[in-house]
Amino acid sequence: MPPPANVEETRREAGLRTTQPARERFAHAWRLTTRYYVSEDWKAAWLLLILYAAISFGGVYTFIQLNHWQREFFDSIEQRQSSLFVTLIFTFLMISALQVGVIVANNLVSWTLSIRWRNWLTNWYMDRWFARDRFYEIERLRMIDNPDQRIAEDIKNFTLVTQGNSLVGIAVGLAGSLASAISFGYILLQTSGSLVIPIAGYRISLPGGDLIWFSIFYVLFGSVVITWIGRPYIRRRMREQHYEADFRANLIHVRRNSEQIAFSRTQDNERGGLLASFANIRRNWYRLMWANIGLSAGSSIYERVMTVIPLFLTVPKFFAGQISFGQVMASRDAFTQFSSSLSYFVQVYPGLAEQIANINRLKALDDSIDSERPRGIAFRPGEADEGISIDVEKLELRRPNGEPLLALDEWKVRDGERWVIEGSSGAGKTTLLRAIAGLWPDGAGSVAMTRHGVAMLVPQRLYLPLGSLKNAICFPDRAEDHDDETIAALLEKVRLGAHVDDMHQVRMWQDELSPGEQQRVALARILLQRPTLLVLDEATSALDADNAAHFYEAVRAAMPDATIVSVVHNEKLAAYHTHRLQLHDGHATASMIEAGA
Ligand SMILES: Nc1ncnc2c1ncn2[C@@H]1O[C@H](COP(=O)(O)OP(=O)(O)OP(=O)(O)O)[C@@H](O)[C@H]1O
Repeated sequence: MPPPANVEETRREAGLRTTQPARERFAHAWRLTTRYYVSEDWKAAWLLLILYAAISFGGVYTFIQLNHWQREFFDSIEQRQSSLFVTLIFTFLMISALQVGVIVANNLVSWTLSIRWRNWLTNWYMDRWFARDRFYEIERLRMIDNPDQRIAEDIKNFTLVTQGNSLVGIAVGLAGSLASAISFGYILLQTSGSLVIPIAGYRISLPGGDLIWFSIFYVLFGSVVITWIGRPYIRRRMREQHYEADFRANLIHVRRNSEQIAFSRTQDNERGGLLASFANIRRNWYRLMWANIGLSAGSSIYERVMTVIPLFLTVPKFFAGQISFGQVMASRDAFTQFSSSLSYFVQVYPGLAEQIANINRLKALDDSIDSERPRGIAFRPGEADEGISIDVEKLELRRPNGEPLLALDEWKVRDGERWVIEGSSGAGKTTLLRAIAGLWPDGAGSVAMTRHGVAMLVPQRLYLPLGSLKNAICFPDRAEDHDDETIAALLEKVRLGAHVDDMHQVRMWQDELSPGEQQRVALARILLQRPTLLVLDEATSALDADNAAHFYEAVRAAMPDATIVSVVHNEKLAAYHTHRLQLHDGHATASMIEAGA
């Protein structure tokens, strides 16, 4: 996998560096989050979101009920009120049933919201990725790595609405925690006295209950400590995501090139490379493990201590006969709930950090999709003068970094002419064809194309869509647009008659057919579509001399009036053309081929 052109981008997406102003990133995160809620699916979005929030508040309500129940239950036991026992057990079962209902409803709503949101956002990204050939431009300029993974994985993580996960889940959780903190703070007020702090001979009395103040101090202290302990964990998690993505991309690269690797017997090298990539994951894993142990130990100590602090504060009051046993238990529960609600930030801190890394990667994808590179070469389809198929004027082809590649002052391809483009490797032949197809914007000048007929570009390596062989031949039409007899006759004509019976079989034809056979599939496609302008980029490079000649003869016989521009390295094939464009040293020379075959 070639590294992305933009190294800063790699560092940013790994969460290692923030290269963009915080305001811009916040604005992006806000737009990304809210976009779905103002989309055409807004009614369902808001309904599900409101339900989700309501269910979260319902959850808080059940915990408050449980707290009341605890108080009554332990008081009734202390006072040996056996008559209340069955009723209180029944009440407990009712509250538990309510809690189960809340969990079920929460799952139902959050899962539905997640997939609807993901579905909408995936469509939105897909539309933009395919628009204006951005998917091609991103690869051409290697703007970012793994856009596929961003569209699949990062959007999935971003839209997964669960507590402590997506920004929406975190926000709803925050609202629930505030409600919970207020409710349990109120319960605590009922059991605790005011906090008196002796300072320099004065006794400062803080209103609102000692339990509340202890909880606030404890949470503040705990949050600072846990955040500090958690920093290495967050860093490691971000790196983990990046290393995993690299490893996966490297595996795909080996899979795609398996044949060459097997031929050249470089398995050991490849294995070494992959293991080196995996070693990053392994090394990071150990660091992550230690960071996780530190964080888990810190959080566990924090939570355990949280449950005993209220006992130290309330049990003396119980011994002094100021409060009941039920109040001790209820205030202990309330203290824990209150402190946990206040500790919300500590709980969601790792999830929040992962979301930030996620959003950074989506921002890089957005930036690459939205970036508008000034188009140097004007592409004017359908604007060539009558009788002219391709009209190139003052063309200067440049590489993406601005280096000049080829200058072509004037080149007119008239209807019916057959041009061969020749030049050494790297001279810019394919780039010139890309400019003709409107896919190369770097440079200056203009390319106007014919307003009539159908144009077709055949590259050296043909794209065969997934599906049947018939499907591959009919592309870009649908298989059902053409009858089987026509396709069978074409297969015979291009010397692939052996596959007539397989034409409906869905197989990995791209892997199965040899490069030469694939080029014959291209010929079948040409003969089926009969374009008036045919652009061939080394379309016979994998064929033997006899089959290559058959290719050009078949095209000429079927479409004698077609305009053809082809790149070939074989001088014998030049004989099938009427004109020659010779590229040399960054310049082009046009000439006639006298003995046009
Ligand atoms: N996407 C790209 N980014 C950067 N450089 C590129 C890109 N595409 C092509 N080039 C460069 O432009 C030059 C011309 O490439 P091109 O593919 O047009 O050559 P060619 O004449 O078709 O070569 P060949 O006969 O080997 O196929 C090469 O040096 C190549 O590295």
